[in-house]
Amino acid sequence: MMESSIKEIFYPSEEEIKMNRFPVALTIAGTDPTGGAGIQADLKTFQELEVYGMSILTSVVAQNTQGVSDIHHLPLSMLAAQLESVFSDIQPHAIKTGMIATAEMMEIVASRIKSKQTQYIMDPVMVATSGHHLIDEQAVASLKESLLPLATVVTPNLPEAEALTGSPVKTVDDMREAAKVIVHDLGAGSVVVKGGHMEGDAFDLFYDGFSFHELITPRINTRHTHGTGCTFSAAIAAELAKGYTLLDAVKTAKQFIQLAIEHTWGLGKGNGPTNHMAHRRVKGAAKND
Ligand SMILES: Nc1ncnc2c1ncn2[C@@H]1O[C@H](COP(=O)(O)OP(=O)(O)O)[C@@H](O)[C@H]1O
Ligand SMILES: Cc1ncc(COP(=O)(O)OP(=O)(O)O)c(N)n1
Repeated sequence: MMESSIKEIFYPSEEEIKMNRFPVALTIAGTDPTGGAGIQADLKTFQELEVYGMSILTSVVAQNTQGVSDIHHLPLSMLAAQLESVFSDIQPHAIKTGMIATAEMMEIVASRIKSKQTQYIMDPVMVATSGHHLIDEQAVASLKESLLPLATVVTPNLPEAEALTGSPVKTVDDMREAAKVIVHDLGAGSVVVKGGHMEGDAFDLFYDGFSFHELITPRINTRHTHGTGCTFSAAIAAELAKGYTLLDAVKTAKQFIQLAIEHTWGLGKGNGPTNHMAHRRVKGAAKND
């Protein structure tokens, strides 16, 4: 009795093993030693959504809930070696990128992603909420040219949408225009323009080149939103790795981040992390009612 319930929770089904389809996702990103953003947030999110997580480190970032104090980029040879280690062994069903600091690093990552038949979720990380630049300002051009056209979906916040399109993105109409430019002119497969930085409801806009879908949740009045963008895009990657459609993946990610923000613990002295466990706990409890 006990054995079968443990098996149900921790192991892929016989069918999944037979099909070699236990979902695997890879994040390529920088670190957050306090665990709210970056690679740590991505891996927690994968695990919470029952996806096997792998990670490739780009930069070590000394940061906490109050800001960034130092950044060390890994040597390019080390980035290439990690990519080789992963791709020569385990093929992910979805790849997510976060902080990739320089044009040279982007070229290396792009050349590996290009040859993979896999879903690619690009979070175009540029500046942390604290205002600290996480990528070279010159690298934005490379982000647009080398990585963005490879993306199944790209998830800019408003300032990132402005940097990508070169136009102000302040209103819902601006978000629609930016979404069209990102898909039709810059070449992304689809986009979610995130409205976390606007007033009012938390309004995100999904566009796949054909139709728009609005994702709207009540804004939670909290300063504890560190790593929301990383967590949201990691949740999309996890759901795509499981084989869900893009729109379903985005809807689940929106639910995941809403619950994670709603149930924060207020950790740290600044903008605290979100609660990556909340979705499993709330949804699990609802299932058992
Ligand atoms: N206070 C909030 N209440 C509810 N949802 C929020 C809040 N802040 C951000 N979000 C949501 O979190 C996700 C990340 O958004 P955003 O903060 O714009 O990205 P980033 O962290 O990249 O700056 C989006 O789905 C957004 O709507
Ligand atoms: C290593 C690293 N990557 C990305 C971010 C930015 O995270 P984001 O989810 O956009 O949230 P904020 O930190 O801006 O709240 C980061 N801080 N560190």
